[in-house]
Amino acid sequence: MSLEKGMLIVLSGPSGVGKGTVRKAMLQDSNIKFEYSVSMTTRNIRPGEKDGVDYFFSSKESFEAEIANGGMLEYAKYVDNYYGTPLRRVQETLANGTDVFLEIEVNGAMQVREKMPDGVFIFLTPPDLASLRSRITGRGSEDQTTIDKRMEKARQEIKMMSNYDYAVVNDEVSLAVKRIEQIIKSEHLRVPRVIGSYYKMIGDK
Ligand SMILES: Nc1nc2c(ncn2[C@@H]2O[C@H](COP(=O)(O)OP(=O)(O)O)[C@@H](O)[C@H]2O)c(=O)[nH]1
Ligand SMILES: Nc1ncnc2c1ncn2[C@@H]1O[C@H](COP(=O)(O)OP(=O)(O)O)[C@@H](O)[C@H]1O
Repeated sequence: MSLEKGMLIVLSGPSGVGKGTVRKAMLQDSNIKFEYSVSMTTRNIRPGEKDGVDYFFSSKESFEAEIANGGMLEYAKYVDNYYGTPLRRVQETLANGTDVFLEIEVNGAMQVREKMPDGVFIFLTPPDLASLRSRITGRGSEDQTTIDKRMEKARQEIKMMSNYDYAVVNDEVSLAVKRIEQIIKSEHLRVPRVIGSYYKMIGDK
């Protein structure tokens, strides 16, 4: 493992918890530098979204062809649509020494953990389920049936929190941003996990 390599940061959390909001706020903060990995999806484009910026919007056929070609680091089906991380860009950016930020759901995150265990895995959680529902409803991008499906999915996802290195509460956006920035900074300073037994000795003293 080259020391110059960038760090992989994976952020998951239920739909509507504020992942996109927090990530965009972090990108505007000049103290922290990373590249956001633009995912590919088969879901419909929402008003205000841009192809190639928010997602690469694709047909089911092209998405499945990309999977077959080995072009995906991970992918998952989420509420009737495919979502996945194009592999090549992630590899190139990390090799250049830039941190890469993935914003993906839990099944995909666990696939990444298998392949890239040195990544930092963060789960963004709402303070409670009522705030989650009101954030999804307030965004106004989904109908009632989809909101109900996403709330059910959220309950399952929250159970997966313990598989992450960190859980960050998004009560206030500015606080969640600070917490994640703190994690990234301390992970950059961390003793490499490859010398595991030595690392444990320090913790035990
Ligand atoms: N596994 C995986 N999940 C993704 C990817 N991109 C986005 N997602 C997740 O798919 C879920 C639905 O995303 P989206 O339809 O944009 O809804 P939103 O997160 O509520 O705005 C969210 O949990 C995203 O984090 C990806 O490349 N891979
Ligand atoms: N800490 C917060 N407090 C209140 N509302 C929030 C907070 N974080 C995000 N939101 C709002 O919740 C909605 C969903 O946020 P979004 O970033 O789209 O979530 P996600 O990307 O996780 O699906 C948006 O309308 C956003 O403005």
